[in-house]
Amino acid sequence: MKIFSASQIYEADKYTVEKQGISSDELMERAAVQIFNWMHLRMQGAPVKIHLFCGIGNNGGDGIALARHLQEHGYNFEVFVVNYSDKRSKDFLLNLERLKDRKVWPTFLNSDSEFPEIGKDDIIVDAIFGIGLNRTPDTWVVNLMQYLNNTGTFILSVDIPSGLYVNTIPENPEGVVEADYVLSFQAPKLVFFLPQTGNYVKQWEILDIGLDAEYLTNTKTDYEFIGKNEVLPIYIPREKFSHKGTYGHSLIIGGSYGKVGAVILASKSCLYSGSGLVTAYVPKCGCLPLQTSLPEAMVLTDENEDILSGISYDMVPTVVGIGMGMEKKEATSKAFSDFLNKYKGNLVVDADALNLLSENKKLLKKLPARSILTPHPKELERLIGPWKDDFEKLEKTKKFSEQYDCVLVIKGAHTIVVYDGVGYVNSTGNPGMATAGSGDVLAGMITGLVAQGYEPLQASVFGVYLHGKAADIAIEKCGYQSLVATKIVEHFGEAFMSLLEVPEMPQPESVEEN
Ligand SMILES: NC(=O)C1=CN([C@@H]2O[C@H](COP(=O)(O)OP(=O)(O)OC[C@H]3O[C@@H](n4cnc5c(N)ncnc54)[C@H](O)[C@@H]3O)[C@@H](O)[C@H]2O)[C@@H](O)CC1
Ligand SMILES: Nc1ncnc2c1ncn2[C@@H]1O[C@H](COP(=O)(O)OP(=O)(O)O)[C@@H](O)[C@H]1O
Ligand SMILES: [K+]
Repeated sequence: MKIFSASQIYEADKYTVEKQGISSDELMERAAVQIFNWMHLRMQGAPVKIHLFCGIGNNGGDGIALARHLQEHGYNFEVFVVNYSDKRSKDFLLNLERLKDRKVWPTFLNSDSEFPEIGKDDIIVDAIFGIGLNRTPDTWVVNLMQYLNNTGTFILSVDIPSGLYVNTIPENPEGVVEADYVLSFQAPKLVFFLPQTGNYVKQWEILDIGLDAEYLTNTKTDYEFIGKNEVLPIYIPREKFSHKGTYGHSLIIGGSYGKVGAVILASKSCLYSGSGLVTAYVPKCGCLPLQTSLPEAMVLTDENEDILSGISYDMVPTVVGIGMGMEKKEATSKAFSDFLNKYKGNLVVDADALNLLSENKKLLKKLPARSILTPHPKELERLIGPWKDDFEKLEKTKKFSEQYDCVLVIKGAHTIVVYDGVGYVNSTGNPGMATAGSGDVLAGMITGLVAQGYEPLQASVFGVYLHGKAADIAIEKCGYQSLVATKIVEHFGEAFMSLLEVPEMPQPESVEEN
C-alpha cells in the first residue's frame, strides 16, 4: 500500500473532483459517511455521549458533517468548534450551515474558554487538525489537546491525530492528540510508523473515500506499507522437480567464544526459511555446539580456537551472511577486510561486521553491489552518523544506500527497508521481538531467501515481513515476554503458510423476518 505525502493527497483530491465531476464537499461527505458508518456499526445506537472537537479547516469540516449524520440517527452528541483561526474553509462553512439548519448549535471554543466536562466512558472525536497543520498550534489549543489526553476517554481521530504533521516531527511533543483509534483517509501516513510519532497512534484503519484509482496507481511514492498483499507477488513457489541445489547454498560466517549461539540461530533460521544447504563458518570452538544443535548444517572452522582470524573456504556459496556474534578483534577485522577484497557475490552484513564497516569506512566501497545491511538503530548511527529526528534518519539512510548501492534494513518496530530512494515500511512484528538473537534470526532468514533466488530488495522486504509474522503467530501461544529468538524460527513454517490462507468471505447479513 502506498504511503502518500500531503501534497500528493491534495493533488489526488483535486484530480478526483475534476475527473468524477463532483464538488469538493462531496468528498468531505464521503469521508463523514465513512466515519459515521464505522461508528454506527460499533455503537449500534448506544446513548454514549460523543464530544466532537472540530477545527475550522477541512478536518474540522469532516467532524461537522459527521455530527449531522449522528443527529440523523439519534446519537447523543455535542459539537465544539476549536476556533483557532478566522480562515475557515469553504466546505467547513458549508457543513456548519447545514448543521445549523438542523438546529444543532456548536459551542465555539476560544483562548479564554473553559474546557467542557468529559466523562471517562464518553467518546471524543478529534477533528481539530488534519494533514493541513503547518505550524505549532497556539498554546490554548495545545492545552486543550492535553486536556483531552488526560481525560482517559476513548479518542477517535479523524485522518490523523491532531498536532501531528505529515512530513516532520512536532516541535512540542505535548501538543499532539493521543489517539486510541485513527480513521485515516485512503492511505496511512508515514508518521504512524516512526518511533518519534508512532506512539500517538494506538490503532489505525483506512477508510476508502473513492479517490481516483488511476491517480493512486500511477503516482510513485517515497514510502510503501508492506502487508500480505504486497509480499504475495514476491513469493516463489517450490518446483516439483527441484532438489536442494535449486535452493542455494548459504554460508553463515561469524561467532566467537561465548557467542556461537548467534551463528546457530542464524544458520537455523537460514535452513528454516528454505535455503537448500547451509554451511556455518566459525572459530574451532563453534564446531561441536553447531554439529550437536543443528545437524542439518555443515560446519567449516577457522584455524583459531576462539575468534575468526582468516576466512577461507573451498565451496561456492550462493550467498554469504556475515557478522553474527563475530566480535571485532584485530585479526577478525583483517579477516573481514581480506574477505571483502575477494568476495563479489550476494552478501548480507549484520552485527559486528556492520560495526567493522563503521570503524573502517574505506571498506564500504568494497561491498558487492546490492549488499544487504541489517543495522539496529545504534549500528545505523555508527554507519551514517547521528540524526536530529526520524525524518533526517530516513533521508540520510536513503543517501547512504544510494552512495554504496546497498539495501539498508532499519530494524525496530515497523522495520523500514530502504533501497533506490524508496522506504518499505513493515506491518508485522511485536514488542516480544525485543529479545536477544532476534536480529540474528532476521539476518539468517534474509540470507536464506537470497539463496533461493530472491533479489536482495525482495528478500529483505519479504524476510522482514515473514520474521515479524512468525513472531506475531508465536506470541498467540507464548505471550510477549516468553518469545525467544528460537521460537521465532520455529514459527517460520506457519508464517509461510499464512500467505496461502484465503481470508474468510464476509457472510451475507441475515434477513430479518417479519
Ligand atoms: N483526500 C482526503 O484525504 C480528504 C481530506 N479531507 C480532510 O481535509 C483535511 C485537510 O484539511 P485542510 O487542508 O483544510 O487542513 P486542516 O483541517 O488540517 O487544517 C486547517 C487549516 O488551518 C491552518 N493551520 C495549520 N496549522 C495551523 C495552526 N497551528 N494554527 C492555526 N491554523 C493552522 C492551515 O491553513 C490549514 O489549512 C484532511 O486531514 C481530511 O480530514 C476531507 O475533507 C475530504 C478528502
Ligand atoms: N518493539 C519491537 N517491535 C517489533 N519488532 C521489534 C521490536 N523490537 C525489536 N524488534 C525486531 O527484533 C529484531 C532485533 O534485532 P537486533 O536488535 O539486532 O537483535 P539481536 O542483536 O539481539 O539479534 C529486529 O528485527 C527488530 O525489528
Ligand atoms: K484530526
